[in-house]
Formats: sequence, C-alpha cells, structure tokens
Amino acid sequence: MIFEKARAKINLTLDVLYKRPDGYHEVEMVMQTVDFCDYLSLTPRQDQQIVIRSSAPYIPTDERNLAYKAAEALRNHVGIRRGVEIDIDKRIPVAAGLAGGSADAAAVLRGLNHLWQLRLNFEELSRIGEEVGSDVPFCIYGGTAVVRGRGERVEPVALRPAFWVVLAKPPVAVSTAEIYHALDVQAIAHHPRAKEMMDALRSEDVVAVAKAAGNVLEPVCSALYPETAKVKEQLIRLGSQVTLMSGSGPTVFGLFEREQRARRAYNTMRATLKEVYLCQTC
Ligand SMILES: C[C@](O)(CO)[C@H](O)COP(=O)(O)OP(=O)(O)OC[C@H]1O[C@@H](n2ccc(N)nc2=O)[C@H](O)[C@@H]1O
Ligand SMILES: Nc1ncnc2c1ncn2[C@@H]1O[C@H](COP(=O)(O)OP(=O)(O)OP(=O)(O)O)[C@@H](O)[C@H]1O
Repeated sequence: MIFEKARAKINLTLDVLYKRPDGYHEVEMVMQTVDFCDYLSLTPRQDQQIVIRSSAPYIPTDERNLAYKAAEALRNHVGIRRGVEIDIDKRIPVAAGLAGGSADAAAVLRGLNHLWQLRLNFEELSRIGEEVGSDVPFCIYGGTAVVRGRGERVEPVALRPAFWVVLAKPPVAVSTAEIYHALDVQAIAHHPRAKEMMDALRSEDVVAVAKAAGNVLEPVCSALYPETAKVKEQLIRLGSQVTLMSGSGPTVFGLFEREQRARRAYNTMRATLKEVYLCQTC
C-alpha cells in the first residue's frame, strides 16, 4: 500500500492572454501549493478494476472521478491492466478554485508510478496528467511555479515563500467552465504579470507581492457570486497582507507573515463562515 498527499493550490497571479481555437484559454500564472491536503491510499487489487472510495459522499466514485481518470490514463499510457483501490480522505472543498480534484489525480499518478515501479519522470507524468485536467501538471510538481499554455507548461522555481494562509470559501460551488465562459478577454482592465510576482517573491517583499498579485477571473466570479467580494473585504479588514481569489473561485486566500495574525483572522472568519482553513505555503 502507498500513501500520497494531494495538496491544494492557490494562484498568486492568473492572467488570460487570449481564447484559443480549441476553446481553452491561454494563461500565464504563478501557482503555489499549500499544506492543506486530501490523503490518498493506493492498494493493489488482484483483479483489473480501478475502485474509488471517498470520504465525501458528493463526488462521483466511478469513471468520472479525476483519480479514476488518472489511473486509467496511466494504464493506457504504459499498456498494463493492473487493478488498484484508491481511498480518498477528502478535505479540500470541491469546486472551490483549490484544484482538489486535480491534486487527487496528480497524487494517483505519483503514487502508481511508485507502486507499479514505472520510473516515469515528472515531465512524463505531466503529459499524462494534462489529459485529465489543466491543473494536473502543476499538481505533479507542487511548490512554486510559473505555469503557461492551458496549464501544461510548468516551470518550477526554486523559491520557498513562507506565508501563513487563510483560505475562506463562501458557501457557493463554482464551475471553472462557467467562469471562463463568462470572461470577456478584451475587457480585461489589468493583466497581472508573472515576472513581477517572481521578482517580488525573490526579494521577499510582501508589499511588492501584494502589488503583483492579481487574478483576471476574480471580477467575473464576484459579479456572479458577490459573496466572493464580501469574503475578500472581510479578510482585508482582518489584516491580510495579500488577498486574492484563487483560480476560478470562489475561495479567497489571505497571506500573512505572522502566525498570530493569521490565527486571529482564521478564528474571526470561522464565526461567520463554515469553510475556513488555516495552512502554510509549502
Ligand atoms: C482556473 C484554474 O484552476 C487556474 O489554475 C485552471 O485554469 C483550470 O484548471 P482545471 O479546473 O483543471 O480545468 P479543466 O478541467 O482542464 O477545464 C475545465 C474547463 O475550464 C475551461 N478552461 C480551463 C483551462 C484553461 N486554460 N482554459 C479554459 O478555458 C474550459 O472551458 C474547460 O472545459
Ligand atoms: N477526486 C475528486 N475530487 C474533487 N472533485 C472531483 C473529483 N473527481 C471528480 N470531481 C468533480 O470535479 C469537479 C470540480 O472539482 P475540483 O474540486 O477539482 O474543482 P476546483 O476546485 O474548481 O478545481 P480547479 O481549481 O482546478 O478549477 C466537481 O464537479 C467534482 O464533482
């Protein structure tokens, strides 16, 4: 049996350059994993079945599960039919902008690579992962990375930003496709630059990080779900130093240099919101 952590991600920047002929959007993003995880265990089976068990009753456990899709894509890629049971202890909220499903898929690819002794490198696992979802390649690597294309071009960077993170999810589920569909690329007022964020992270200047942070999907999600903007205002009032919506939303994250301030904000947010989490960048 193999255990894998599936870490959530946040987007420190998310820019959309244009809509591509294939329907996806060309993006440029700075992505960061946090130590808030789903926990997976992978157990070999004697038959050829992929069996998914999940602690969350509201996600599919059949071939629609991203963990299932990842296992199937890997088997097709290497041409084997081994069976596996995948148990998912689900902690990351679903349809939240935290790439919970993609993180599970990436954890399955990393885990089965070990279990089946396939010796594929991260680059090869990413190529398989991109068939499953745009966020999967980044989730294979984790850490901090500049990500381009539709999400498949991952450039890991040797940086270790050290922030406390408060994740606050308003009580709405948001579909990524819905948000990209509602985006008018021509109307984007400000394009956040990955380079500006990388410079700010390198110089460990939290004011510069706040200035560089931006997500072009945030106004789109806030217009459809005003709860998002409210949660953002709340986090700012509570002293968050960098405050932004993650991915296609609706989760908003607040970054803090000091643990005590993050804890205070977390405790206050919890009084009004059910889905609030305290973690660190990792
Ligand atoms: C918003 C982000 O989470 C930022 O990290 C990602 O761009 C989305 O990644 P994801 O959820 O893994 O996305 P996918 O499952 O591949 O795609 C879901 C839907 O989002 C839209 N989509 C996704 C990625 C992208 N670069 N352009 C898009 O337009 C497409 O309509 C697609 O049908
Ligand atoms: N293992 C899984 N975990 C979570 N959701 C899954 C999983 N497998 C399939 N899904 C489905 O995928 C959809 C979105 O899940 P997910 O939580 O990854 O979205 P998200 O947080 O918006 O991700 P992203 O930030 O990549 O857009 C949901 O409709 C859910 O039912």
